[in-house]
Amino acid sequence: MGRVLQVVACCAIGEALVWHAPLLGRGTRGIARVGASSSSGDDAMVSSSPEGERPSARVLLGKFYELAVPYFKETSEARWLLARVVGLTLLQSGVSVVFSYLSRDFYNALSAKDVASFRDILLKFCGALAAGVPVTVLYRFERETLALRWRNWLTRDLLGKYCVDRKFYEVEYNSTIDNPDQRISEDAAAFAAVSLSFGITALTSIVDLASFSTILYSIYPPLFGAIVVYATLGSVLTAYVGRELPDRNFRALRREADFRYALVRLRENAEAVAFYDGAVPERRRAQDRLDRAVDAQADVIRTQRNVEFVTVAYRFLVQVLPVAVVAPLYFAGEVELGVVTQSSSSFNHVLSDLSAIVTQYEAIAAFGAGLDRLAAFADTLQRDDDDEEEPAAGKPSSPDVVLETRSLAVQTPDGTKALVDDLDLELRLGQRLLITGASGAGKSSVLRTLASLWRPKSGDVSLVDRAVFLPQKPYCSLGSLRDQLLLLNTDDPIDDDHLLHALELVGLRALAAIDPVQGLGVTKDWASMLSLGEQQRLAFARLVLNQPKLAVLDEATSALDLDTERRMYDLLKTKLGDDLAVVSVGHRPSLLQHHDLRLRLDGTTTPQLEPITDADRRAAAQTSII
Ligand SMILES: Nc1ncnc2c1ncn2[C@@H]1O[C@H](COP(=O)(O)OP(=O)(O)OP(=O)(O)O)[C@@H](O)[C@H]1O
Repeated sequence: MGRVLQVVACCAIGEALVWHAPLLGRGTRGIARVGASSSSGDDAMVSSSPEGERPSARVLLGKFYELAVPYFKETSEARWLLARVVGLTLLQSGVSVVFSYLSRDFYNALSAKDVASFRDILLKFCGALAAGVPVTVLYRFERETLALRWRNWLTRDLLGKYCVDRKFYEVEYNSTIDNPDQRISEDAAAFAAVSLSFGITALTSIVDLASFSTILYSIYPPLFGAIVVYATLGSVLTAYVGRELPDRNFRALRREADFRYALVRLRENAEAVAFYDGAVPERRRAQDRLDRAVDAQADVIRTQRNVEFVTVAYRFLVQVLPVAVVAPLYFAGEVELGVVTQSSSSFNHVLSDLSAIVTQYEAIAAFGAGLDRLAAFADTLQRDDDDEEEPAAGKPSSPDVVLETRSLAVQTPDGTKALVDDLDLELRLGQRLLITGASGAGKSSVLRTLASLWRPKSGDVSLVDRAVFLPQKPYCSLGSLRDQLLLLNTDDPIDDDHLLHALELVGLRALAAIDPVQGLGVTKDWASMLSLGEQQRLAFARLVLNQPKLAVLDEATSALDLDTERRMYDLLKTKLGDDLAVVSVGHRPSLLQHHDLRLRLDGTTTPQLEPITDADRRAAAQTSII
C-alpha cells in the first residue's frame, strides 16, 4: 500500500507524458570530466540516490514543492497565466459535460425517430461546437505557453545559480552530481511540462469526477457503486503486479546513462584512443555496459507485460460493464437509449479519473526519477549557497604589491594531501616569479588556491583586482575570432585595429584572413582547429589586450618552441613592462631567463623562495628540466 500511496502522492492523475525513460537516460558526464576515470558499471550516475534507494513520497512531494512553487511566487505573469489555464481547464470540463447531455439527447431523438428534436439538437450541437472549439484550442495553447515560460524561468534560475561564484567548478570537482548540462536543459524542461500536465489532469479529474459522478449517480446509484469498486480493484491489482516497476525503471535509466557515457568518452577522446589503438578495450567496455542496460530493460519489459495483462483486460471490460449494469433498466423501459450511452461515456470519464495507477503507473514512476535528479542538482547549488563564504582573496596592503600570501597552507580539496605549508610571499609590479617542482608537487594547486578555486587550509591570500590566470589547458570559447581575443575584456570596447595588431604580435594575423569577408567575425570550432601552441599564443594576445597587473601562467608556453616562448615573454616585457607582475609555473630551464624569483616546491611542504641569478640561468641551460 505504501507503494500505491507513493505513486498517488506524486500526482493524482497523469496523461501523455514526455518525461520518458530514454530522455532521462540521455546522459553525458560533464565534458571536463570526460578524461577522468569512471567507475566501471557505476550505477550511481543518474540518480542522486544509490541504486534501489528511492526517496519516499513525502520527500518527493517536498522536492516537488521546492522546485515548482518559486516561479509562481515570484512572477505575477505566471500567476495570471496559471489562472487562465485553470479557467480554461474548468471550461473544458464544462464542454465535456454539455457534450455528454447533447449526445444523450441526440441518441434519444434518433431512437425515437423524432425528426424535429433531432434537428433541434443538431443546431444546439453546432452552437456548442462554436463555443467548444476555441475553448479546446486556447486551453492547449495557454497550457503550452505556461509550460514554456515555466521552463524558461526554471532553466534561467538553475543556469544563474550554476554560473555564479564558479559553482560549475564546484559541481564538477566537488560534488557527486553527474551531467549538470542535461539537468539544466532537458530535465528542467521535462519537469515543467510534466508537472503542468500532472497538475492540470489532476484538476480536470477532480472536476470531471464531481460532475460525471453526479450524472452517474442520478442515472442509477448502483452504477456509481460499481465504478468505485471497479476502479479500486483495478488500481490495487495493478500496483501489486507492477510493484517492482519503479525500481526496475530507475535501474534501467542508470545503466542506459552508463552506456551513453562510455560512448561519449570514446567520442571526446577520439584522437587519443586512435593513437593508442585503444578501440578494442573501449568497445568491450561499451558492450559490457550495453549488456547491463539491456538486462535492466528486459526486466522492465517483463514487468510491463505482467502489468499489461491487468490493464488491457481492465480497458476491454470497461467497454461493456456500464452498459451491462444499465441494460436491465433499458430492457424494462425505464431509461432510453441515450441514457445508456451517456452512462457509458460518464463511466469512462469517472474511471479514467479514478484509474491513475492503472493507466499511468510507469509514467509516474519515471517522473519521480526525474524529479529526484533535478532536485538533487538544485539542492547542491543551494547547499553551496548556504555554505560558508566563498574563499575570496583580500586586497594587497600597498598599491605596488600585486600578490601577497601570509602563512598560506595549501591542501587538496578532499583534505587528503598537504601540499604547501607556511608560504609567505610578496610580489610587486615588475617582478617575475617562477614556481618549479617535480610533477605532482603542487604547483598548479598553489595557483588554484591563489585564484580562490580551492579554499586555503589556513592563511591568507591578497590579490589585485586586475589579475589574469591562464590555465594549463588552453581555453577557447564558442564564438568568433573576435570573441576569442576579447575573452578577458568582455566589457571594454576595443577596436578591430587593436585586435588585429595583437594577433600580429603573436604571429596569428593569418587567422583573420581565413574568411576575407568576415575577418575577425569568422566563427570556427577554435579549440579543435587551432594547435595547442596556437591556442597558447592566442592567450598571450588576450593578455596584451587586457593589460592586467598580474599574469599567472600555468605552463602557458609548454606547447611552444623555445624561440616562440622567448618572443611571448618578451612581448609581455615590451608591451606591459613594469606595469605587470608575472607568476609562471613550468619545468623548462629556458623559463629562468624570463623570471627573477623562484619558488621551489621540492617535495617537502616547505617551499623555498630565492632570487634567480645569472649563474642559475647558465647552469640551467646545461640541463633539460628544472
Ligand atoms: N581535485 C583534486 N583532488 C584530490 N587531489 C588532487 C586534486 N587535484 C590535484 N590533486 C593532487 O594534488 C597533487 C598536486 O597536483 P598539481 O596539479 O598541483 O601538481 P603539479 O605540481 O602542478 O603537477 P604537474 O607538474 O604534473 O602539472 C597531485 O598529487 C594531484 O593528484
